[in-house]
Amino acid sequence: MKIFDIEQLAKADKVTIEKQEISSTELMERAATLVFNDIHSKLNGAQIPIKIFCGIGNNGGDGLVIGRLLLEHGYQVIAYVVNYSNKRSQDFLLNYDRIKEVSNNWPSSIKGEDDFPEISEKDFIIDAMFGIGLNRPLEDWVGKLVRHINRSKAFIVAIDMPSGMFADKMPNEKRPAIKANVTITFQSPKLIFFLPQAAEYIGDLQVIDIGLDREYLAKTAVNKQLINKPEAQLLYKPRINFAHKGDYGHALIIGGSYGKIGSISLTAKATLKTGAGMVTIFSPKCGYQILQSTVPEAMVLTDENEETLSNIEFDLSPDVICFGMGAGTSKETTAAFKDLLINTKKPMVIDADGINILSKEKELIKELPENTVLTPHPGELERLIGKWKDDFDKLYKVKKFSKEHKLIVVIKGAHTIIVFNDDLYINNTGNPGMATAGSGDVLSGVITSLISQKYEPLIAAVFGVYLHGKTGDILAEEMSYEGLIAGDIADNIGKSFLDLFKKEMQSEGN
Ligand SMILES: NC(=O)C1=CN([C@@H]2O[C@H](COP(=O)(O)OP(=O)(O)OC[C@H]3O[C@@H](n4cnc5c(N)ncnc54)[C@H](OP(=O)(O)O)[C@@H]3O)[C@@H](O)[C@H]2O)[C@@H](O)CC1
Ligand SMILES: Nc1ncnc2c1ncn2[C@@H]1O[C@H](COP(=O)(O)OP(=O)(O)O)[C@@H](O)[C@H]1O
Ligand SMILES: [K+]
Repeated sequence: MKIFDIEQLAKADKVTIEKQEISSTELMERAATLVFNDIHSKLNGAQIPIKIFCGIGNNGGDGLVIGRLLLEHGYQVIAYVVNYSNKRSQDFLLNYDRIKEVSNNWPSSIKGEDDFPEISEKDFIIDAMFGIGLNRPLEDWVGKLVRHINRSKAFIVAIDMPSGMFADKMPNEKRPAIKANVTITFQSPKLIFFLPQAAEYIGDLQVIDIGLDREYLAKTAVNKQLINKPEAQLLYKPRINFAHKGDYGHALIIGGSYGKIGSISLTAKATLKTGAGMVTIFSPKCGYQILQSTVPEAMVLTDENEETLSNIEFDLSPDVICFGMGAGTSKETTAAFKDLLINTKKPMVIDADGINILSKEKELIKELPENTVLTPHPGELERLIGKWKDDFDKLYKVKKFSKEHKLIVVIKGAHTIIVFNDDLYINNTGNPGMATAGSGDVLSGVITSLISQKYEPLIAAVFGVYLHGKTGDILAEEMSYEGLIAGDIADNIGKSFLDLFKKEMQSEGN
């Protein structure tokens, strides 16, 4: 799914109005009716107090339409108009008149702190103060209203965007925004919804297709994509009936140290389970027996050193090398990694201590082959690129790093983001059950395996992150978030392949 900028969305509204020959009022009615339907289906007529906070632009107009429809269906609604400016939009004014036709209670006006209503935690709040039109800081009293609503602990549904949130700046103490339980957004999610620092403001995200012009949406180029099943299906390469193991490549997994052999065992298992033709593991000597018994399908080569890697020599020609899991960052291991980089130009995936070594020895970064995939978690990323001011600054720095070094960076997290040059691929699978030791090691195996099977490294990263998260989602339903461990993900990657083309009973939500 494309992620559009707000300028592109505003343009899409305009184009839709022209091409579908509808008025902006009708488009608003369509969008707000879809939101109403959603809320109505969940509340199911429940007589809970609903308070709608409307701005004076089109987001406020949406709020008034939703309010009118709720009143018409017998709900208890109080609408407030937050008078933060004198410039009312036409569709706001029109819907202001319409809501008066169905209620004797005129929306009451909030002009300052004295007008703030009491909000109980049993209230149901609809936040329609600002949408994508917010373009400057909130006035002091409006910020106080936002905090007042947040403090109430009431259930909050934000329309299009949580009010106070800019599409390109993180909210914070000084820049307050509504902390919604649910955000119902129109047509396209906004990038900020997927960044960790915005999570507490967005709550559960719902994207509603309001029927904006298909042609405009299809033709408009974006550099941000949300990866769901439809996108992942397009990446899959079917297997050939007459294939032999050589067709699916030979992956070399290098890492491990005394006490951390489990990490490469997980990576190797995941590499095999994702479909690589052959896997060889290179580990310190102490890993030999463990690896031969935990992953008998893999071949094992060992370093002359017992406990850490010191000299990585092998007499084979792998299609891809994955380095770093559990390797440590000792002097000998760093020297061995350096030699490996200088002597091979195979496609590479670098994880964990591989990234930590690069962070300490920055000059090694230039030795990485083009399109190498790095898979840092936030701590590893910070060591690699330095601190960031906020998540937008993080993306800016990672894009710069990717362009400068021609590398693919997989920023792991709840929504893992794959960065290549200026392009972002945001993953929409995975769950908190995957916050468990070793699940990152499994991910490196999945990506390595796909590269071994001749997927382009960027595709391997995007598709691999999707499959890894999807496996976690399937397993969480079977065994709970708590019961899920990394080995389960490695063992069951096949389920995410099966799921790719399984017919859904209902279309997939977001
Ligand atoms: N277009 C369509 O057909 C559809 C649109 N839809 C809905 O419209 C929403 C966008 O509506 P919108 O453009 O009217 O902006 P909105 O977010 O309501 O803000 C209102 C105005 O406030 C102003 N302002 C900004 N910052 C401010 C501040 N700090 N303090 C005070 N004032 C401030 C600024 O005006 P300015 O004063 O800068 O001229 C701004 O325009 C969108 O999110 C969706 O919900 C849907 O119905 C689908 C169909
Ligand atoms: N809350 C979450 N939602 C989705 N995915 C998650 C979540 N928490 C962790 N993950 C995924 O699990 C993996 C954890 O990797 P990492 O932190 O490197 O773990 P480890 O070092 O223990 O292997 C990443 O792929 C990450 O995206
Ligand atoms: K809003």
